[in-house]
Amino acid sequence: MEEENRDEEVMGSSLTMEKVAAAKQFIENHYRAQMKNIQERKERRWVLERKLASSDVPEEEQINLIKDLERKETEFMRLKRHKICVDDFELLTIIGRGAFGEVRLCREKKSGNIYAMKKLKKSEMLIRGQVEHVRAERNLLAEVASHCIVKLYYSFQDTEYLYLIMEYLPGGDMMTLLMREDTLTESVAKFYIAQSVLAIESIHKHNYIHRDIKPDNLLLDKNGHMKLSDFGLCKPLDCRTLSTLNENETMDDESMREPMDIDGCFPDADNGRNWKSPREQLQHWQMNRRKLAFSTVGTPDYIAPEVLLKKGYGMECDWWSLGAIMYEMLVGYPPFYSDDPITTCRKIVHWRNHLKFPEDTKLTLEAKDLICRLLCDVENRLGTGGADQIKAHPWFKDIAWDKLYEMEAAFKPEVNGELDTRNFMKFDELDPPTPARTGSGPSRKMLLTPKDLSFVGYTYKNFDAVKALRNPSDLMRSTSPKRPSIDSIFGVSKVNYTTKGAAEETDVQMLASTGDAMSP
Ligand SMILES: Nc1ncnc2c1ncn2[C@@H]1O[C@H](COP(=O)(O)OP(=O)(O)OP(=O)(O)O)[C@@H](O)[C@H]1O
Repeated sequence: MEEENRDEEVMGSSLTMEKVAAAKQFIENHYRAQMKNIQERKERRWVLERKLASSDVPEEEQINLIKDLERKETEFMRLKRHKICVDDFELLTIIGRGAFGEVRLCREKKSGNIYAMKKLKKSEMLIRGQVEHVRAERNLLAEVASHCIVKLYYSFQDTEYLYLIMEYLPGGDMMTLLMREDTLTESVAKFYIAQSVLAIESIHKHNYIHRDIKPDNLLLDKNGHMKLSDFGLCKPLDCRTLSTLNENETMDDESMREPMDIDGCFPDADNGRNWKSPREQLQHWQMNRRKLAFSTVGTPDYIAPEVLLKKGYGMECDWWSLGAIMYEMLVGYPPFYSDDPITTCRKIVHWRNHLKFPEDTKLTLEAKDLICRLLCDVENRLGTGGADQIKAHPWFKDIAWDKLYEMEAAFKPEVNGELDTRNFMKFDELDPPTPARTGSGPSRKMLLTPKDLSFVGYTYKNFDAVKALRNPSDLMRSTSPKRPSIDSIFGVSKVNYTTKGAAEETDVQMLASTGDAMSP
């Protein structure tokens, strides 16, 4: 009994210590961010004044433009002070469901802007040890401002869920496109693979590794251009099972070695006893694909061997995934597909014995070569020395890399209005749309629990979300019809409101929201 009391005391005091540490961190970050805000605001004004001074804009207009800037700054401050919560959004159609939650279309009540809301259950994230991954996703989205990466507007949390408010990409995902098309021609595949190269390059430049690049995470905007999403929520397969399988692999490999050379058939989960022709393999893959996508383990088909083996891996693993996607685009199913995910993993780990091209698939030598240069050992893998190695591959010889996002897309999705969800599967509502759990009401006054502490630092607001601003360059557009815009003076936006800056500032915001929860 005494011992139990002592244990409770110890637990209580460590919780108090955690709370004290969080409060200290909150105060420090708050003041640091305030200083930074003031400095950045000054810098923006200084940049604008300098540009105007060296332009021929009449003095009166200059004064008005500076006033415009100050007005936007005030709006931004207001947005930052507002504690955003799920109540600020009208919840519309569900467009995706993953292992940790769902994605749905939503409308911001105040601005009418349409976004995609990804909602993740905190308890699931904790149980599956995904807290760090979800933080990585939020950080990456906030930090990397690139047209190849889905844009994050806000992230926030309530007692049960984490929320990401992202731009809505109405063209659907690559998984759906591939299921509809079976295979793509080389020129269509080249367009998407080239855009993926740019997207992967842009995250690598910020020192992030995706590790889970797959067609489900390649989304299409209304023009058919591709963007990468879903960062950090990787779902590694249980590798304990895999290591048991490794012990028997010599024997298994022997039985799996010869198949393709015979008549273009593939062995399956039972290691050779169940043969499938490429056509059957395709049908089988399509039947299982959605089930795999929505399962909690996900599909391992695109994961690099070094990731599966937990050997230690680097950015090269994303180039492997790209190779597997390219194979699927051109052949119809991924290179190591099998009925059972563990067999797929084994095939990936022993890729040398299992990477085959069906005889009836007519691929150019360049395409085959690129796939083989991506699906190989890390030491020989193209991209290990940077994305330029891949860009220089002969398969891409006719690609104008710097024009890729300006050219017409390979497919233009059918999209009718901003609420159109025709390019997504239909999902049933499992629970009625959740009522708000923060923003107001008693739950906001709850004591901080260890669960909340795990997610301190999640809240984020992007400057682009400032009311009525859909495009960052709008900042530089005049609100008066008669007044010239800064854009029209300089051609492009010159005032620098980096998303990165906003992300750092709003780290304080997320602490502030936890701070509220901490107050008695
Ligand atoms: N910004 C977006 N715009 C449009 N659709 C989206 C957006 N984000 C996600 N989706 C849709 O929702 C699906 C699931 O999204 P996502 O992969 O991010 O969720 P998840 O819960 O992390 O899933 P996973 O199990 O793959 O980790 C995507 O495949 C896509 O169809």
